[in-house]
Amino acid sequence: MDFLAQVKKAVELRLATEPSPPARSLPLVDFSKALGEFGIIAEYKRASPRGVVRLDMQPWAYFAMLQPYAAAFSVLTEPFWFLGDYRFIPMAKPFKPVLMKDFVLDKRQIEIAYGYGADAVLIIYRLVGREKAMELAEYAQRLGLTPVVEVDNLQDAKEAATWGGKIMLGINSRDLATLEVSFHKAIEIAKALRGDVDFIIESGISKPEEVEKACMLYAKGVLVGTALMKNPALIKELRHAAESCVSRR
Ligand SMILES: O=C(O)c1ccccc1NCC(=O)[C@H](O)[C@H](O)COP(=O)(O)O
Repeated sequence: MDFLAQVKKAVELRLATEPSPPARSLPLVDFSKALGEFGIIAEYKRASPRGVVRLDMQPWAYFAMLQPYAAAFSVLTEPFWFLGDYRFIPMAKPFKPVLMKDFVLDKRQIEIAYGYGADAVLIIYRLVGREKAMELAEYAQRLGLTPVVEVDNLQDAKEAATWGGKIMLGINSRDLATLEVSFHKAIEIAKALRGDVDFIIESGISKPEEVEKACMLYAKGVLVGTALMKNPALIKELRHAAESCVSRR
């Protein structure tokens, strides 16, 4: 069974036991505006299907350290493969706007993102398909959340770019079927999209020159997880590259 098929089965079981989300108590922030001209989204990522990323980094310490340089935070809430938790959303929220990253199959998960205080929610095109992705994105927008529609190939990217509304594309360097990472692939998709839709580039980013490349293609930002979890101080170099690019483009 491929990874996404395993995920679907796991999420369906998880949803069957999921308690109702709390009533939202945190302000709702425009996630796209929070990125400014180009922002770095720092992801709190304790583990992945490839293994542990870092367990000795406390969430509040990570958010406090990166707050001066990151435009927003992404938090993984999937509890098995990523050791995520919904409670990371309200922990991050006092510092910056928050994108909830999980494997969203159902509207209830968007309500969970809303209830815990997220400002944006990930919708994975390849996981749910075109119709469901559109339905989930529209529901997220109705709740005031920014849907970040994640795509990992040009065909899906071009199709999702035609949807209109306040969606943002997340071009994933990581192929969700093979888990292989190709920043070059993501850059090629970004070149094909320019001007059609707001987009960020995600995954496999660890160098200032990668930030520069994404920024010069007029991405709204980049999302970085592993590299920042392992070396939070890297954020200063990445932020410098972002500021330098914006001043020149
Ligand atoms: O991180 C993985 O290995 C992974 C595998 C399968 C599905 C999703 C996966 N990651 C989720 C993410 O959204 C990434 O954590 C995020 O894009 C940051 O990636 P990175 O900077 O490469 O840690």
